[in-house]
Amino acid sequence: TRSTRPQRLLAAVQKNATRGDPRSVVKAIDEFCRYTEWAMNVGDEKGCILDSVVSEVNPATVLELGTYCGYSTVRIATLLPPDAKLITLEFNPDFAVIARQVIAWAGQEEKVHLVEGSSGDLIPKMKEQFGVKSFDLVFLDHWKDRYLPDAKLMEECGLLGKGSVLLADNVICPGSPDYLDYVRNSPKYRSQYFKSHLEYTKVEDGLEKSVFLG
Ligand SMILES: CCCNc1ncnc2c1ncn2[C@@H]1O[C@H](/C=C/CNC(=O)c2cc(-c3ccc(F)cc3)cc(O)c2O)[C@@H](O)[C@H]1O
Ligand SMILES: [Mg+2]
Repeated sequence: TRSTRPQRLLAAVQKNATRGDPRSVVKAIDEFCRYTEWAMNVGDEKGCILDSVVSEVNPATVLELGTYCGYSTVRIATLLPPDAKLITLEFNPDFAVIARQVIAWAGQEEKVHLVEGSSGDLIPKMKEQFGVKSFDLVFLDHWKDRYLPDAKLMEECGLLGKGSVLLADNVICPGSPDYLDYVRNSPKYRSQYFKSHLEYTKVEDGLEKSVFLG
């Protein structure tokens, strides 16, 4: 039967990227998605904004919601110090299988803990099961209608501390209006919009960076 898009993306990585070289993995995915087959990775333009926020926060613990093929997982992991931890949640087992191989090809397995399951089930288990006190950085890139409930769930579970940063992809396209309204108007956050474009296109999109004020 016909291969899936994530399988074709992984094949492009294994064909065009150097094993153990994360930048070549990122480049191979971006070239595949720009010239062969679009896929919903944060991409190169928004990826540079992601990189700058990761570097600025210099997080010890990161949570990513929605691994997909592991593109942003690799971008983030590459910027983390060796003792930092990146937990990424993915509930589609077929995507998780691909992401594990992309992360391995990039040589980032040590820093990445890919957990299969839904954020709604796993977020409440972060403290007890993964020994997480709080997340320094959360990258939201899963179903757009889950950004708000999951942000509130992380607050309720005490997973956000003073200064914790939420960085959300796609706040314009496809958009997450209820989340945007919440973080921009809640006294608990200081929010900032980084204007960019939908990955590999000229369509407007952007990232919203929201600092939890405690
Ligand atoms: C109820 C489940 C919520 N909790 C969840 N927990 C764990 N993983 C979850 C997840 N939701 C979704 N996922 C996973 O995240 C990924 C989903 C991402 C959704 N992203 C998008 O829809 C998206 C869509 C676009 C897009 C933009 C324009 C367009 F024309 C078409 C698509 C661009 C993007 O950058 C996107 O991120 C998948 O791997 C999915 O299996
Ligand atoms: Mg996205």
